[in-house]
Amino acid sequence: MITLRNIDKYIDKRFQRTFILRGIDLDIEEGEFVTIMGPSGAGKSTLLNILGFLDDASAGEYSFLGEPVHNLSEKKKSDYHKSHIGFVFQAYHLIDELTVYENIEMPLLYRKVKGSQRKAMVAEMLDRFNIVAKKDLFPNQLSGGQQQVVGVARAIIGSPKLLLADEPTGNLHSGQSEEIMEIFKMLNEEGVTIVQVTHSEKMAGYGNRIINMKDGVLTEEDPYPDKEEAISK
Ligand SMILES: Nc1ncnc2c1ncn2[C@@H]1O[C@H](COP(=O)(O)OP(=O)(O)OP(=O)(O)O)[C@@H](O)[C@H]1O
Repeated sequence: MITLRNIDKYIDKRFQRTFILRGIDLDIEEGEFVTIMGPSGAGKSTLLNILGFLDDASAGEYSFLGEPVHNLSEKKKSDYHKSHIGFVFQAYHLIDELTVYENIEMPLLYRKVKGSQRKAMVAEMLDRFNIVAKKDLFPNQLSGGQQQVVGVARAIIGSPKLLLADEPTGNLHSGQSEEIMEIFKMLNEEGVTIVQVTHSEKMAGYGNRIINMKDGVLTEEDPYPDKEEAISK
């Protein structure tokens, strides 16, 4: 699904080039649940943003579903993002002025899905995540965990092939975190490919592959030694 070859990301300032990512080679198959781990400043969010077409690499090759993305126009990249990617943020990024219903509906408006179909799709999400009773509330009337459930519902309403999540449980307490990870697990079992960034080994244990990063390079990979053990920790 994803192939990265020799990806660099750098910032040029005056006569100095600062590398954020350097020589990243990575392959991700459809159906994987990958976790990226590493210390603060390692470049994890930058890598995730490149995978999700929210940022461009400075050099190297990125193919997504067999298509060389590094050659695509901005418009085509934005279309790719909208039709194939769901993105979940640590700080939820819900729109404060919109209700739960309207937040979840938002990606469908961008995609120009018809009214009656939108209604049915949002109703299905509300039902699926047990938040029907919350549909007319605003984000600030929800707990953090509930806001993130809405964030996930919004990310997947368009049936993305790839779900990217940047520390999705970073602001949540453990019960809420586990609820979000159970949702991810269920989505992955339904075939959604997931790449998440987390600092938590326990959350990493829900996935099936760990990629470690440090100072902008991939350092090592652990197929997680014992997933069940990590979850029960
Ligand atoms: N636009 C930018 N200009 C300059 N430096 C940047 C820019 N974006 C990111 N960086 C730097 O690149 C490095 C990697 O940032 P990134 O946010 O990808 O790290 P991270 O691994 O996700 O960290 P954290 O775990 O703290 O979120 C950091 O040192 C950051 O300061």
